Amino acid sequence: MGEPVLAASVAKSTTMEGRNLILLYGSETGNSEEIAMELAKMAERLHFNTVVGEMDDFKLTDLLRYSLAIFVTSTTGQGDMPKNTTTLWKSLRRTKLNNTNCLAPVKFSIFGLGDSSYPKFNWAARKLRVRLLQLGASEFFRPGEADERHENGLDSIYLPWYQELRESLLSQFPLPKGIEPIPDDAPLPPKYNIRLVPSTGSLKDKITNGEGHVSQVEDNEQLAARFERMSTESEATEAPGQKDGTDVPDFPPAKLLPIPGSFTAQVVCNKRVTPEDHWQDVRHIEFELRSPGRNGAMSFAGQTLLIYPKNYPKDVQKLIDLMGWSEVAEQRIEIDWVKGTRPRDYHFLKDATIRDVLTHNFDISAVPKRTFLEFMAYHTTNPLEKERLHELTQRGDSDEFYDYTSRPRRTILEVLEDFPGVKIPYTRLLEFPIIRPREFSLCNGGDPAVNAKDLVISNEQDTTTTTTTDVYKFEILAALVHYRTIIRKPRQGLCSRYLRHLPVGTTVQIGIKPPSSPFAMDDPSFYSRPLIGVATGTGIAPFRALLQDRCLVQEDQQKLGPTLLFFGCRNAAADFHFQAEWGTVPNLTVYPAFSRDNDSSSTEEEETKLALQRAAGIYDAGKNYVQNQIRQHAAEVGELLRQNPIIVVCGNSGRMPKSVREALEDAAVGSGVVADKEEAKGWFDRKENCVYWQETW
Ligand SMILES: Cc1cc2nc3c(=O)[nH]c(=O)nc-3n(C[C@H](O)[C@H](O)[C@H](O)COP(=O)(O)O)c2cc1C
Repeated sequence: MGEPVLAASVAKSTTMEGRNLILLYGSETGNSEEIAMELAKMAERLHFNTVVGEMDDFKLTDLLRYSLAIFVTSTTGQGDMPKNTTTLWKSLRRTKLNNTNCLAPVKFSIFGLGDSSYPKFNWAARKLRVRLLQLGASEFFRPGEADERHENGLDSIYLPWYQELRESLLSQFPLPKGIEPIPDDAPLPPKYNIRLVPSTGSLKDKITNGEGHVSQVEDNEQLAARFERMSTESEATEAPGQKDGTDVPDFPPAKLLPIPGSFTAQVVCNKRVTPEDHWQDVRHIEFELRSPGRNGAMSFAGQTLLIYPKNYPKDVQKLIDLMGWSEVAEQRIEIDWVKGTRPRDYHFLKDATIRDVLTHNFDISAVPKRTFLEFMAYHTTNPLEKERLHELTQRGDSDEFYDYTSRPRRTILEVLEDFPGVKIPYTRLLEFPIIRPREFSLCNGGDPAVNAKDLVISNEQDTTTTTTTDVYKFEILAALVHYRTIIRKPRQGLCSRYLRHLPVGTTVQIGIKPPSSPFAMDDPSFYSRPLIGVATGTGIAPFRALLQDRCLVQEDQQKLGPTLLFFGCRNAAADFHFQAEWGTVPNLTVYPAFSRDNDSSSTEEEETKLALQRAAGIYDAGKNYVQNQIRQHAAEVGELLRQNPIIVVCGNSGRMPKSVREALEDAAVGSGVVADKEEAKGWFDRKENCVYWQETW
């Protein structure tokens, strides 16, 4: 049961002397990693002996051992390199390497992932490329720069780049006569081996969540009708208030994953802060961490909290039924990894069963990537399904793929239900994406340690003693994602659902990521210099943390630098987060922008004018957005701009960061800080003028 009986025969690449390629990625949330993995598979099909790993898995000298190197890196922070590139990047930058041409034998190409709403678009890839060239390496293929802002996201640039790269590899490094590329419809062998090990009686833990879905193989007519429906389904829209009763209340088991560097904490508050009838469920969630010492657990503005969501037992059961894994589900497994292929963020529970890894490790409610659909095609014997999956994964025509997957936000589990003939063997479990931690900006700052007296009964002397334990509090403000599509059920993000039901008192494993903020908190001017905050929605979180940092450390709070906050939300009554706190912060002026609390006093003539402006592309004409507030208060903004302020822009990415930047430039011109718009453009990037910190998602 569960053996790879339906798998197409596996194709092995031919080992060829000197035909080898190293793929190095720098990734924060997994996008670059996925692209690197896909490129590695493509190279394997062209019979390259391929190695893929995080940049920090390799040393500089490793680069010299491969005929080709491909770098894939995202940009994080304010134009920074991802964390898992730090060591290699540091060694590449050593000044003693200057003018040595030490990388002359290296032939490379680089693909960057970024978001053009950030001022330093794709800077990590650009910096890396310049340095590699400086050290003598040469490019065998043109660089690519993907932008999340494009209509089809990263794929808009990535897919054509991928195709061209493949063609270029084949023409620059032709295959010997008689050897053909491995066709796309033949699966490659896995880089790991999954073995069942005898069970240690964990059957009593078996989760027998009754209503398991039993898959039924449909006849071809039903299948054809199902495929027809797929193409008529529309995009996901964010749904109004969550009242549909579709939630599964069977909360995932609280087993704690052995995540290096993480902390065990308790949920002490999980409170909805928006009214029940508001379109969005925003949660203020607090975690408490008890530790007899700091252990690095400090909260600072700009730090992010990592939450590891889990799958619900009912969904796990559904997958087990669909795949036909019920006889092996409670069996323990062991994985033998081929060196260097263990995926990031894969934290394996000791004695884990298949059900355990499905619950804690694999994201079965992720929207599937193209490679997953391609992989599914290998594991169905139904020719109609195979054909449909091939149609969906054509790289030339991505619209069908997006219409079926990302636009309606269809999950892997739903896709597998749509193709009941697909039976993935448990030995290929690792083709499912790994559950990545979700990042939330901390909304509290300062030193979160509260000394707590714990009562400890000492057994030896049978006396009662009291010890002191530090208690650290970490708070987040989480907007839960909830979509409604015309596909049968409303859906929500894996983490959103997990957080929605996360009971107070639950013990969880959390991670804490160092701040990405560009200012040093041990610099005394941090507290006294002016601060301009621009935040929308839950983007207020890092700003509140920053204010708490400043208030807590500055003994004489009257010396706190003047602070302006432009805060954008929908309604004064619904999502003006932390409003009650602002009155207690000295030297703070708040200008809220309520986009939906309409002023209905405008005349018909004014409305027509605004409609025309919007039709001409001025999307925010007449709207009460933060950028409009900045322009209205240009004189006050200008006054702070003259005093070397910290500027913080937080909230949704998209149009907001760019519109805010333009409004700040206009305010600089309007208040006479700079002569004209031209001068304003580069002004905000210079440290001698201000510190500019953007944290958008
Ligand atoms: C906190 C944060 C900071 C970012 N900073 C930048 C930036 O300065 N420049 C840029 O082009 N993209 C920036 N991005 C966008 C990422 O590069 C982009 O989302 C990418 O797809 C992430 O890939 P990864 O999952 O491999 O890290 C930022 C994203 C986040 C979440």
